[in-house]
Amino acid sequence: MRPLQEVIDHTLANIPRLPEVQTPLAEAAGLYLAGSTVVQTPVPPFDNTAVDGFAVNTSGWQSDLKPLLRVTATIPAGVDSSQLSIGSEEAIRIMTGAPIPPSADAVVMVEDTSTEGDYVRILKLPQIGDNIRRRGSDMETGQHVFETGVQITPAVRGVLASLGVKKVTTFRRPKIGIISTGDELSDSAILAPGKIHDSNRPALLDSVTALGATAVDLGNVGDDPDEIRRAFKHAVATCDALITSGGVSVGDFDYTKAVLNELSDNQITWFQVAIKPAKPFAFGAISDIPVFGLPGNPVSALVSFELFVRPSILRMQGASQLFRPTLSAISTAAIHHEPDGKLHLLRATIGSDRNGGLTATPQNQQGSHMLTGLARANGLILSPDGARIGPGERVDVLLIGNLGADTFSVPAPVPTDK
Ligand SMILES: Nc1nc2c(c(=O)[nH]1)N[C@H]1C(S)=C(S)[C@@H](COP(=O)(O)OP(=O)(O)OC[C@H]3O[C@@H](n4cnc5c(N)ncnc54)[C@H](O)[C@@H]3O)O[C@H]1N2
Ligand code: MOO
Repeated sequence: MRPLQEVIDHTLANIPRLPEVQTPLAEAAGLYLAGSTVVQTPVPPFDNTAVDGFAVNTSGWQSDLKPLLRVTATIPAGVDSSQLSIGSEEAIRIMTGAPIPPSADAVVMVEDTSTEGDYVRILKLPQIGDNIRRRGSDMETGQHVFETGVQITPAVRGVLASLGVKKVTTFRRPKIGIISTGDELSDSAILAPGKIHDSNRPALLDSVTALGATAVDLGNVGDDPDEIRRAFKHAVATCDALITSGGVSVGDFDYTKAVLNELSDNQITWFQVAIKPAKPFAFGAISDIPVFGLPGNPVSALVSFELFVRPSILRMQGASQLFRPTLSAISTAAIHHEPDGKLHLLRATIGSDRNGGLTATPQNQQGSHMLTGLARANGLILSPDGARIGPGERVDVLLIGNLGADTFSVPAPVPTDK
């Protein structure tokens, strides 16, 4: 058996990044930037007001008086105010986001004024610059905002849109083909005796989609070498990588192995990884297209995806961060397993305790055919070989899902003595 780290390293060392392409921003969701984003025009593009209120020119005001100013104009958002001027006894009504006229040096919010006919009384004297959002205060010309490997999340896309970017240089979105193998698999609603529903393919398709790659459903193939050969050849001719599940162990009808060896000129490595689940794993390339042979057991297939395929697809996409975080948590239960030379990855629920620490509660269903245990888990406890861990002891966990909460708790305000 090979250590987990060694197999991850071997796999990633053989994954090339896909080429750079120009992508319309509207089609770039989930892709990764190639090259840094340099600001061409400042954001905000002009000084503007953060509040609805009155633009004023405080030069010459006396600090002990509440000035009464004549209102000379109104500036809505979206207009050019560069030709307007304000004397120190004047005010201009202005709406949030509207450009500040040149001679204004502060904006007083409506709530701090009272209107008296064509005049406005300033009830609270502003400091110079109050409520003015300066040109370039978010992003200045020449600034590097994002570097290579940053994913285009909704907020990143928002930033790029605010810079007026219409096209971005990204790494190409990979097409990942997914094939299930095994005569027992069925796609029909009613199962014939001995058949089971295919769960790996749907779960793997969604796992790929969640990474921002394009998942290509290449169906099930039976335990027939010709059928397998045809399906694999088609996959490597049309996709950037192939994921198979099943047939990587030692069964009598595991033709997957024979066909992968043949098509790859024996360039596939058949790993026995020192982990449980997901011990068998095959990796190599056919015609330079990476091929991942995942084990058939449903939990094993998804854990294997998590450990080996996920970082590989992220690398193909040019992501700078390939891995999930490993965190320290307090186990809520005893964890005992006999020495077998393997790191055990226990499906667990990771939560937070009242002190802000993390807890890890192992699921009851730990069999590699028990997908419910994984479906309910958001973490994998990395339990060392032969572990004897008591409740309340620390464990390392790989966070594979979200940390959720039923309620949102707002911190109490800090008491002030007045
Ligand atoms: N003699 C040995 N037998 C097994 C060993 C071993 O070391 N020696 N390893 C076991 C482990 S661990 C795993 S994991 C599995 C891996 O087997 P394969 O990758 O060859 O997969 P299959 O035999 O085709 O299937 C295993 C299991 O999973 C079910 N399966 C397969 N594909 C799907 C699918 N798409 N959807 C749902 N379920 C699927 C299949 O019906 C089997 O029950 O080998 C052990 N055996
Ligand atoms: O390693 Mo298998 O992947 O335990 O079920």
